Amino acid sequence: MLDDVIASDIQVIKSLVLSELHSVLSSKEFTKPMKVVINQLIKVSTCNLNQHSLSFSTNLKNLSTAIATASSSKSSYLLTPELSIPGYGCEDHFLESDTELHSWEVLATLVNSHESNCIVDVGMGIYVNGARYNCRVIFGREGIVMIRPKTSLANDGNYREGRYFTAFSGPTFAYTLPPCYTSLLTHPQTSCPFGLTPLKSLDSITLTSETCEELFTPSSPHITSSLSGVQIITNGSGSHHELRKLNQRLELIISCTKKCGGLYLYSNQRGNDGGRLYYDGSSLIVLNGEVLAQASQFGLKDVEVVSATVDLSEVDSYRGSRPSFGEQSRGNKTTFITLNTHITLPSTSPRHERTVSTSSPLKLSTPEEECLLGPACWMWDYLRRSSSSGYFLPLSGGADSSAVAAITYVMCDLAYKEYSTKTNYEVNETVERIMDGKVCESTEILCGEILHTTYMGTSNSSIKTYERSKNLAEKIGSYHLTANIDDMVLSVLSVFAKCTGKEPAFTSRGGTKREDLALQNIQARMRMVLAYMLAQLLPWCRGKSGFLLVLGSGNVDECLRGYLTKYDCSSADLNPIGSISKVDLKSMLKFAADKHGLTVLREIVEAPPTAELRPNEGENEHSQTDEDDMGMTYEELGVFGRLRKIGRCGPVSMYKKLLSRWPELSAEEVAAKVNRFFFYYAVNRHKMTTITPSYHAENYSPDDNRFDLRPFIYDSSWSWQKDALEALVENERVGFC
Ligand SMILES: Nc1ncnc2c1ncn2[C@@H]1O[C@H](COP(=O)(O)OP(=O)(O)OC[C@H]2O[C@@H]([n+]3cccc(C(=O)O)c3)[C@H](O)[C@@H]2O)[C@@H](O)[C@H]1O
Ligand SMILES: Nc1ncnc2c1ncn2[C@@H]1O[C@H](COP(=O)(O)OP(=O)(O)OP(=O)(O)O)[C@@H](O)[C@H]1O
Ligand SMILES: NC(=O)CC[C@H](N)C(=O)O
Repeated sequence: MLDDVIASDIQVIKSLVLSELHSVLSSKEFTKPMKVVINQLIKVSTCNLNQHSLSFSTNLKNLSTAIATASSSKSSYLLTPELSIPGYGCEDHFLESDTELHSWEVLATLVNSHESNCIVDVGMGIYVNGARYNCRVIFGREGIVMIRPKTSLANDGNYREGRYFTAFSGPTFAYTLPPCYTSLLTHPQTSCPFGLTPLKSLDSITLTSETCEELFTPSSPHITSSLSGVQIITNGSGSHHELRKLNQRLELIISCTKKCGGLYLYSNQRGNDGGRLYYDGSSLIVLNGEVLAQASQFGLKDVEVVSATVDLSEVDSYRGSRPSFGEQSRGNKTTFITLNTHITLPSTSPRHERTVSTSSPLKLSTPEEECLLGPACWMWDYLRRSSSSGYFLPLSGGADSSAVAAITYVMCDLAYKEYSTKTNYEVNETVERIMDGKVCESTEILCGEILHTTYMGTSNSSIKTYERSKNLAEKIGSYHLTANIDDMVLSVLSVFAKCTGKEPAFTSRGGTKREDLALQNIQARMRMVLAYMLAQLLPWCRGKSGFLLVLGSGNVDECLRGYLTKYDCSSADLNPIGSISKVDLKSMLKFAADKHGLTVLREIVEAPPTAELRPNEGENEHSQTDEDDMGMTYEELGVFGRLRKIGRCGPVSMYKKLLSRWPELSAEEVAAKVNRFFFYYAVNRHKMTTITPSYHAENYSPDDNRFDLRPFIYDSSWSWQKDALEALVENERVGFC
C-alpha cells in the first residue's frame, strides 16, 4: 500500500518535472533567438475581507466582490486572507466535515463563475489521506492550479491551529479532487498538484505561498524560495489586532523583502468573525522592502482591495546587485509547477496601466487610535451580526464606563460617515434598521438610537459623578436616564433581615469588614439586575422593536487583581475594554476628548477612580478610592500583569525583575508587593471563569476562557514560593545575590 503511494508520488513528481521540461523545451526562448525582456510588468492585488465564520453566503459575496474588483482593474493575481472561504475563526467547526463540504461548494461557485485572467488565491481546510491541512487554493479560469498546505501552524496565545490541522511536510503529489466539488464543476477537473512546489507562469514569472505563521518562524519558506529565485511570495493571513503589534507584523514583511528581495503580497482578514478577536486587515504589497500599497487597519468596509503595478525585473536586479545573496543562492535547484497562463501586463495595454506603483511610507495608528477604533469596529460587527437594536451601558461617570461610551460614540461616528457616502450597502442596511424610519443626520442622532445609558445612583453616590455621566451622555447624544437604586438595595436588605434577623452595617457605622463588603456588593449587583431589565425593555418604552446588548466596562487590571464584584455590572453581554489597561484607557480618553471635542472626558480622566459604595466622608470627590481599596496602584498592576503573562513570571522571578526595576524600594517592600499581588490574584482567579467576553487587545489579558489558561483554585498561601522570596530578601539584606 505504502509502496503504491510512494510509486504514485514518484510518478507524479516525474510527470511534474517532465511537464516543466516540456514547457522549457517548447518555450519561445529556447526555440527562437533570445528576446531580451527588459520589463516584466505585472499588476497584483490583495485585500482585507470581513469574513464571518461559517457564514458561507457572506464569505462568498465578499470573495466575489473582491474578485470582480481585481478583475476589472486588470489584476493578474488576487490574494485573499487565510481560510477565507469558511472564515478564520471557525475553531472546532474545522473538525466538522460540513465545514469542508460547504467550502468546496463555495469554491466550485467561484471557479465556475470565474471569467477573467486573474489568478485567485483563497483559503480553506482540506482533509487528505488521514490529515486535515490549512490550505491555499490557487485557481484560474481553467480550474485549480494547485493546493498549497501550511507547514507551520499557529499555536500560541489565542491560536489553536494544531487542534484542527496538521502541519504539512512531504513531496508534492497529485491530489484527486473530491466528488462534492467535481460534481459541481462546469469545466471538468479531477486532480491537481498538492504540495509546496512553487509555480511558474508561461512568461516565467515565479510565485509561491507562505501562510501567516510561516512568516513568523525562524526558517520561513520565503528564505529558500527567494534563494531559489522565486519572485513573488504571497501570504494569506488571519492575524488579530493587539495594541502596538501591527508594526511588528508589517516590519517583518518589509525586512524579509529587504533581505531577500522579492514582491510580497500580504492579505489579512478584517473584522470580528464571531469571537473575541478583531482581525485588523492592513493588507500590504511590498517590493524589495518598499511599501507599494496598504489597505486600512480599521474600518467598516467588508471588502477593501488594493493593487500595485510592479516591474518584476526589479526583483532580479535587486538580488543580482548583492553578491552575498548570489553566493547563498548558488546551487539551489527548484522544480516549478507550470502555471498555464501569462500573467504579465501585455505591452499592448494602455500606457497608464503600465505605470509602475511608487513607494509610500507605512501607515500605523497610535495606541490611542487603536484603543478607540479596534473595539469600535468590533462592536459594529457584533451589533449587526447579533441583530440587536443597540447597546445599553450603565454609565457611572467614571473612567471605565465613560471609555466604553466614547468607543460606542466613535463606532456611531464611523457608521454615520460610511452611511453618508451611500455606497456601503451593509452599513446602510444596519443604520436603516436601527433608525426604524427616522432620518439619520448626524453621529449624535445615530448614537441616540443605538446607545442607551443610565446613571444608577445610591445615597453613596456623589453629585460629581452624576453630573459627569449626564454631561457625557448629552455630548454624545445617548438616550440617557437617571435612576436611584436605593429602594432596590433596601428591599434586599429587608428580605435579608427578615430571614436572618440580622442587619449588616458599614465599618464607619460599627460593622465588620465582612458586613461592609457585603453592603457594597449588593449595590453593585442590583445595578446589574436593573441593567438587564432596561436593556430588555427600553426599546419597548421607546416604541421600538428589538432588544439591547448590555455593555460591560471592567478593565484588565481590575480583573487581574479581582477588584470587582462577581455578577455586578462587570457581568454583561460584551466588554469592549476588558483587556485594555487603565493607563492606556486614560490616554485614550484624553485623545478622544481632543479629537471628538468631548471635553468632559478630560475631567473624568483627572478624577480619582472611585466605586462610591461606602458612605461618603469626602467633601467634594468621594473618599473611597480604588487604589487605596486595592492596596496597589493601577500602574503597579500594569507592571505585575505584564510580568506575569508576557514575562511568564512566578513570584520569585517577578521579585527579581522588580528589584532592579524599582530601585527606590527596599527588598522587603518589593517582596511585600509581589506577595500581595499573588495573594489577590489567587483568591480572585475564579472571577475570570465567568467574566464577560471582551475584545482581546492586550497580551497580558487574564481571560481564562480562551487566552490565559490557568487553574482557578489556588493555594493562596503560596507558602513554598513565599519562603523562597523570604530567603532572597534575607540574602539581599546580608549582601548576597
Ligand atoms: N475559589 C472560589 N471559587 C469560586 N467562587 C468563589 C471562590 N472564592 C469565592 N467565591 C465566590 O465569590 C464570592 C466573592 O466574590 P464577590 O462577591 O465578588 O466579593 P469579594 O471579592 O469578596 O468583594 C468584592 C471585591 O471587589 C471590590 N469592589 C467592590 C465594589 C466595587 C469595586 C469596583 O470595581 O469599583 C470593587 C471590593 O473591594 C472587593 O475587593 C464569594 O461569596 C463566593 O460566592
Ligand atoms: N452610579 C452608577 N451608575 C451606573 N453604573 C454604575 C454606577 N456605578 C458603577 N456602575 C457600573 O458598574 C461598573 C463597575 O463599577 P465600579 O465602581 O467598579 O467602576 P469602575 O470599574 O471603576 O468603572 P467606572 O470607571 O466606570 O466607574 C461601572 O463600570 C459601571 O458600568
Ligand atoms: N494565523 C496565524 O498563523 C497567526 C500567526 C501570528 N502569530 C499572528 O499573530 O499573526
